[in-house]
Amino acid sequence: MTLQAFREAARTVLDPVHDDYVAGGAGEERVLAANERAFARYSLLPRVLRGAEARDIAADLPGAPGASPVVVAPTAFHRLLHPDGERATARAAAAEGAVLVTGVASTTAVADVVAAARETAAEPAVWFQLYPHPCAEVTAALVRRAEDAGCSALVVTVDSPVFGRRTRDLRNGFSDLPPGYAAENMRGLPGTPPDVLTDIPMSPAIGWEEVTEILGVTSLPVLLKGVLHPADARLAADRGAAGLIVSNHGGRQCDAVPAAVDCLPAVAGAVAGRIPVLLDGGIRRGSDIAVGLALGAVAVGVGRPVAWGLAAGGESGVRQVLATLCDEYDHTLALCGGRSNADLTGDMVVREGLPW
Ligand SMILES: Cc1cc2nc3c(=O)[nH]c(=O)nc-3n(C[C@H](O)[C@H](O)[C@H](O)COP(=O)(O)O)c2cc1C
Ligand SMILES: O=C(O)C(=O)c1ccccc1
Repeated sequence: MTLQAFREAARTVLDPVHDDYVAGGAGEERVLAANERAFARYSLLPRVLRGAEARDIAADLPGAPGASPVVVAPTAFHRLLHPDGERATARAAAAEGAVLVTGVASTTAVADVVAAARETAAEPAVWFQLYPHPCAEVTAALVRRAEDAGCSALVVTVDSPVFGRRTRDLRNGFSDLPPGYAAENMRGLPGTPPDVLTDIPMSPAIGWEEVTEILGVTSLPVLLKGVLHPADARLAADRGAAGLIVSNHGGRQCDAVPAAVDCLPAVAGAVAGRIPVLLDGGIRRGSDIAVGLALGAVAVGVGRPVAWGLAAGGESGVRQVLATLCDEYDHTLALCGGRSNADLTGDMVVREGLPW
């Protein structure tokens, strides 16, 4: 079974409008396509005869030592995809030892998400993703909510000063959660009316001060998600970020940026090991993970495949997606003569049209 099977299965069960919401990207979906296509331009150059019998693919991540190298990227509104929603995703991620990045756009409150994760693992790692709110008091209240729930890191998404123009959603008129669903983590925040729980404010005014403010109200590690430029990567490390996620939001924000994996080497080079770098966007098979790790990522995030697994099979579907990716990656690692993630080095990746 490959992840493509889950994509097809999701299509058969989802409302076509919701299917489009998950699958779609911004503009002409150039970046959406580029993310996946980019991996086809990279090849792995294995080392041989290195004794790869006992392998360990665990990754040490902020607030998540010994985690799976596959992280569940934050995706909104899981209850639209399956009645068990984020609880199912949380149980599956915990069972597979994967970090779950839940967030402000969850249709289940963060405390309930963490409680569900604890049903299948003693110490699950759940990170909380947020957009810096125009009002610092609201951001601080959200951060406190995540801390109280037991999250072990924060992820601040910095690629969304404004919401992307998603062509399929505009065509379908999909802009709001249907009645009966809410972004539960917004409930009761200062200044948030109880009947407007679908509106997650983003602010084009945010800058590094907002990141510094968040660092000042929490002792949790703070990762920045959506960094593509190496200069921003250096700034992030200088300002105290605990990690970076190289991401173009799965092609859902600016439709003119490079494929995420193509931005990874420069970002990893810019931070030079000072802070861990993760990659998301277009990861669909184990060899994509191997390429990402060889190019300098410590782990990769997956968004849509998890959503499709959830839609197709609830908790078990998500478990199968995560397990399939890890099995394929472990197999690739063996074929490359590696015993651990660190055995995959930059010299073992060849990019089409370029010398090593
Ligand atoms: C349906 C959907 C909802 C998303 N919601 C969020 C979100 O609330 N916050 C965020 O930072 N990223 C969000 N993302 C982006 C993902 O975290 C991730 O960057 C992206 O999905 C990775 O690409 P992939 O889907 O090819 O794996 C969303 C992506 C999708 C597909
Ligand atoms: O759909 C998205 O990609 C996304 O990031 C988001 C953010 C806030 C609310 C809903 C979706």
